[in-house]
Amino acid sequence: MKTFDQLFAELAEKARSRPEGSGTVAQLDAGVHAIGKKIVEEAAEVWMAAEYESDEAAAEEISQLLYHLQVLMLAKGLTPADVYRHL
Ligand SMILES: N=c1c2ncn([C@@H]3O[C@H](COP(=O)(O)OP(=O)(O)OP(=O)(O)O)[C@@H](O)[C@H]3O)c2ncn1[C@@H]1O[C@H](COP(=O)(O)O)[C@@H](O)[C@H]1O
Repeated sequence: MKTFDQLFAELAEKARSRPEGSGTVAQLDAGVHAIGKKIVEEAAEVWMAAEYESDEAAAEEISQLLYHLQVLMLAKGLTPADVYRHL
């Protein structure tokens, strides 16, 4: 289990070191357009899980959406602090 900030630190390190086999590196190489499409797809899965599936399934889909949002943040050079100041 990890927090939002812990996952972001892990992904930032992946982006820096570019380990072989990292899905995050592949997503970053695919670019903002592809990451954006993935976010829309994951958001729809969150909606469907919340409406028609279990709380556990909804939580899992939400975690995947958060992951893809973080990948987009990295692709854009945004940090959690950039986001938190709008909350
Ligand atoms: N938390 C996640 C995470 N959540 C979602 N995903 C990705 O998002 C996809 C969502 O899957 P779907 O259920 O939508 O299935 P899918 O549409 O068939 O997925 P793809 O075809 O896009 O692979 C997963 O296949 C993963 O590729 C994640 N990928 C990685 N992480 C974590 O990120 C860290 C770094 O991962 P790597 O960069 O792969 O080393 C690790 O701690 C991972 O646990």
